[in-house]
Amino acid sequence: MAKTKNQVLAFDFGASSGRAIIGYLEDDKIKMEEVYRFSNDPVIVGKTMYWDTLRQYYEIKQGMLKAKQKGGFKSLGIDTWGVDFGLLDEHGVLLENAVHYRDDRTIGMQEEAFEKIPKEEIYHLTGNQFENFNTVFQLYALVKKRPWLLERAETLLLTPDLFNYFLTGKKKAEYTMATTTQLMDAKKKVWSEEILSALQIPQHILADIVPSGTEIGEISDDICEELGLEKAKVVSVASHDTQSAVVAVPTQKEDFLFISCGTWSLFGTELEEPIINEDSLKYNVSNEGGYGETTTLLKNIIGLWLVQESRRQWMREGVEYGFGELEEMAAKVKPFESFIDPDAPEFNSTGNIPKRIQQFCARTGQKIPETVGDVVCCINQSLALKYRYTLEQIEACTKKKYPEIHMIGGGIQSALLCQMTASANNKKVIAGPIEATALGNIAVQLMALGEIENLKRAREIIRNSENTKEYTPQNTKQWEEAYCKFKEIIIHN
Ligand SMILES: C[C@H](O)[C@H](O)[C@@H](O)C(=O)CO
Repeated sequence: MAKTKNQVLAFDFGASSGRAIIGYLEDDKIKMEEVYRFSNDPVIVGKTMYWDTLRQYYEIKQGMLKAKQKGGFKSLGIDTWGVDFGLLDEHGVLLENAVHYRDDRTIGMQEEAFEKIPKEEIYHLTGNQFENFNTVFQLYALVKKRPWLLERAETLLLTPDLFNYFLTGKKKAEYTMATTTQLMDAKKKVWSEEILSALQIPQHILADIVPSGTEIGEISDDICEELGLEKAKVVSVASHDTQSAVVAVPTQKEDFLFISCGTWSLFGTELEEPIINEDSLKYNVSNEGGYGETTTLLKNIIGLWLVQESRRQWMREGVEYGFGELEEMAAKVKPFESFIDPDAPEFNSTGNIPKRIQQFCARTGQKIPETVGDVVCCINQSLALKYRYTLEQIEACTKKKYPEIHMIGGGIQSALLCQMTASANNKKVIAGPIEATALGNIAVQLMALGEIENLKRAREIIRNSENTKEYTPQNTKQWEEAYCKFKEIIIHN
């Protein structure tokens, strides 16, 4: 097969870093090359935690320049974490930097919102899990605390849509990203007037929703001139990073389980229609939109944020550990000594996570993890067991059993976590690809350019393109005992 020249450029923004990756199709494989990597650091001003929005846009321009040096690109696509947004005034000017989803402004907002519209009604309309950081509660915090900002706002654009606007001048809301807001009617696939009016959130600021894979426009003449670029398309990929990763699950099966493993762990399955019922509400399971208007039934689990933030704490204390080093130290200690609920509220915000883990263990009458290895082992085994806990909830909602788990994303570089996940869930784990999100971003662009027919074909090509590693369950009897202890802690915490 002739070498195609349809090179595309993917920007994948994670909560702690971002990458620019060029990709193209060759001999039935997607070939990728990372051309630029940059950190993505929140900035605290006063009591507010902001994203450095203009810096993030600067990094996009740097990435485009790097890609130009590598032969240029026919189109680009941007994916980011969910829920966060920028507000534009009537002149299309950004009113302020986007606020970070870990900012405290949403604390207590759920309870206040439920006085205006019942929790059950919000869930039955959106099918989204309840999390403080959901866009609906960020906006309700503005309604309550900074109404003047909303009055000045003409348009709200979620993070990838904001950058697409900066590049093309077009204001659109990509479907998968819109479904992270808890403002969208999951069945009608439109903004929910019921929720918006109940919470006095102005509907006019929300942009029109477009399907993933939509060509938003072309990079503006000004930017092409500024950077010396050829014209290129801007494609609204499955711009919620989790959904780009799900595109890249290397399976041909209809029913499959995945864990997208990074700062967050997103554990779920792909469906044709949302599951919104008493069970899914009870378990606070989320229905998020996927590529091709599929539904991804998933739960957020605080993932390797616990290791990332602990590592930052140890750096503040003067010792910089590599992730590989932390893994080795954790693998050397005696397992099953202590467990945490990774999603306990005290682990959500930045700060001294190792100390909070020790306090959690003390409070629950467990052995206190003393060493760095103890802490990282406690985190990994607790994550693996929280995956098990979540698996049972997903299976209860779908009424299906799954023989294996696909683990994808940067977090699978932790062989310890992958092995513990296989053993704790007593299921085979198929780990890979690592760069699932970027691969999914590139695959959607190649589908938009007509290079790949559909999602099924994209997954087949991705399976040909990337190696996976399998982990089989070990010591399952010990893990069963550990799971009983873990459930006790969760239930009584
Ligand atoms: C807030 C999280 O970013 C979001 O829920 C999650 O889905 C995500 O986007 C992880 O990157």
